[in-house]
Amino acid sequence: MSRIPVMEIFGPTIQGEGMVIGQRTMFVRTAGCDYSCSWCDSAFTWDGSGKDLIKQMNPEEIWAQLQNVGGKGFSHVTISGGNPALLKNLAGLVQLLKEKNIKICLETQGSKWQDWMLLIDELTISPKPPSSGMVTNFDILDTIINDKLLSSDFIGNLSLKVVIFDDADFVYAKEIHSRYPEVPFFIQVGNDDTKTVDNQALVSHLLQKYEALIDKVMEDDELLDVKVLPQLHALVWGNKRGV
Ligand SMILES: C[S@@+](CC[C@H](N)C(=O)[O-])C[C@H]1O[C@@H](n2cnc3c(N)ncnc32)[C@H](O)[C@@H]1O
Ligand SMILES: Nc1nc2[nH]cc(C(=O)O)c2c(=O)[nH]1
Ligand code: SF4
Ligand SMILES: [Mg+2]
Repeated sequence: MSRIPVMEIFGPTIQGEGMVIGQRTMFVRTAGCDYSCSWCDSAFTWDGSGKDLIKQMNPEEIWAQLQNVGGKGFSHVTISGGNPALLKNLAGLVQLLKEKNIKICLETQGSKWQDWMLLIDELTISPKPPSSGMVTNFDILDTIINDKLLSSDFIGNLSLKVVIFDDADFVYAKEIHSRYPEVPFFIQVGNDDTKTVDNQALVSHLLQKYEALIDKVMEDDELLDVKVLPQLHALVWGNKRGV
C-alpha cells in the first residue's frame, strides 16, 4: 500500500481561509513543496525544520488518525501542505474519504495537476504573487484551470485565492482575476510576521492590514466581483500551529 508523507493531522477546527471560511473541518497537512515562498506560514513542511514530524502513512492509517484526533464529529477534511498536488498517491486517501461520505477541501498553488483533484469538493487554487519570490507558470495554470477543471466533468466548487503583501501583488491579483473571470475570486491579507507569539499585537496589525486591503479594493473600479478576507485562524489563534 502506498504511503503518504504526513506532517500533521489536526482538528476539528474552522477553515480559516477562502471560499468555505468558517467551515468545521479536520486538516491533513502533507510534507514537501515545489515552491519556497518567502513568507510561507507553513515552511516547516518543506524547509527541513519539521522533518522529524513526517510520518509515512497509508490511507487507512490517516483515516484512523483522523478519527482518533477528531472523534466521530467531523464530516469535512481539508488537505493542505506543503503542496499536496505533488503526491500522485493521495488518490487512495481521497477515494477512502469519499467512501466515508466526507467532503474534501484541497489547498494548492496551481503548479501541479493530479487526476484525483477531480474528486475534490472544494478546490482552492492559490497562485503566488511577486512578493513570494515565486514565478507563476501560466501554461500550467491555464491547463489546470481551463482544460482540467472548467472544461471537464469536475463537479466540485473551484476558487482562486491570492495573498496580498504589496502593490505589485495587488496588480498580480487583478491579472489572475481577469485571466479567469468565471472563477470565484478571493484576496487574502498576507501575514508578514509568522513568528511572533504576541497575539494581541499580531491581531491588531493584521486587522489594520485587512482594513487597508478593503480600502484598496473599494478604490479600484476594476476589481468588482471579489471577496476580501483575513486569515480568520490567525485572528483567533495567532501563529499557533495545528489550529
Ligand atoms: C501553507 S499554503 C499550503 C497549500 C499550497 N502550498 C498553497 O500555497 O496554496 C495554504 C495557504 O496559506 C497561504 N499562506 C501561506 N503563508 C501565508 C502568509 N504568511 N500569510 C497569508 N497567507 C499565507 C497560502 O497562500 C495558501 O493559500
Ligand atoms: N484553521 C485553519 N485554516 C486554514 N486554512 C488553510 C490553512 C492552511 O494552512 O492551508 C489553514 C490552517 O492551517 N488552519
Ligand atoms: S506554495 Fe504554499 S506551502 Fe509552498 S511555500 Fe508557498 S505558501 Fe508555502
Ligand atoms: Mg495555514
